[in-house]
Amino acid sequence: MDTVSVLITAATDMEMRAFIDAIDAEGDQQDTCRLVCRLITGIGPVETTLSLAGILHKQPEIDCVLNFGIAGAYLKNDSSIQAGMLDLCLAEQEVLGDLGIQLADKVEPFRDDLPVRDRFVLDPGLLLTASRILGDADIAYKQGTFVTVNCASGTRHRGDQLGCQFHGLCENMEGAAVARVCEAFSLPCLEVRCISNMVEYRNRANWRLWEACAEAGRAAAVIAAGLPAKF
Ligand SMILES: O=C(O)c1cccc(C(=O)CC[C@H]2O[C@@H](n3cnc4c(=O)[nH]cnc43)[C@H](O)[C@@H]2O)c1
Repeated sequence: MDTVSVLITAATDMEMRAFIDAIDAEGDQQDTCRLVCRLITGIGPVETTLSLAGILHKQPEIDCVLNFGIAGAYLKNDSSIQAGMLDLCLAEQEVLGDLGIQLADKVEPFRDDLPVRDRFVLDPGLLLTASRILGDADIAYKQGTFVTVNCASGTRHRGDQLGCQFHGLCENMEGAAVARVCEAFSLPCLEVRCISNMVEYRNRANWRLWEACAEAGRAAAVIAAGLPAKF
């Protein structure tokens, strides 16, 4: 029988705990065609790159990576799709939103003769498979561009700026790093996040961290359990 070996990644223990709880709640639905291992990457692109590259180097049997977690939704994004609190979102692409030169109202890319990789398309086949799995489970989701930042946006001004510049649905701090490392290892990668906060003037009282972790963990568990051996 064909087997698929899935690496589940999340930035924090809180997010990973929600995945484990969701798997436990669903009972043991694992079959012999699916092997799941887990990695807590740490917060931010640098820790994520280091930890993910390390495990993929040591475990060449991994076939794909499912990255999940929480995210902040842009209130203004110049696209037709708007994510709201606790919405589930799938990434079509990831951009490195603060790699460049910060001007008053935009992040200016470097000159053409200083090329940088700042945009990564996630695996379309895996994205379609995940969409079907969520659809079959009656779990609603949105999909679009995710923006990865080193420095989380703590003002509405910066959020509007990044959302509009990149037509971004939401921002996070690890996704582009996961996508870049997977590309280097020629592995398909999927990213699913649940909105824990709107990107506005920082106010922790408005955040719904625990519920967002629970929803993201549940979606990751449903997708992991539904992945076929070939996609
Ligand atoms: O204490 C704060 O003000 C604060 C501001 C932004 C983010 C945090 C976090 O603890 C979350 C970092 C963690 O969660 C993801 N995440 C969730 N919301 C956002 C966001 O609005 N901007 C960037 N990242 C976000 C991120 O992937 C990190 O893993 C605390």
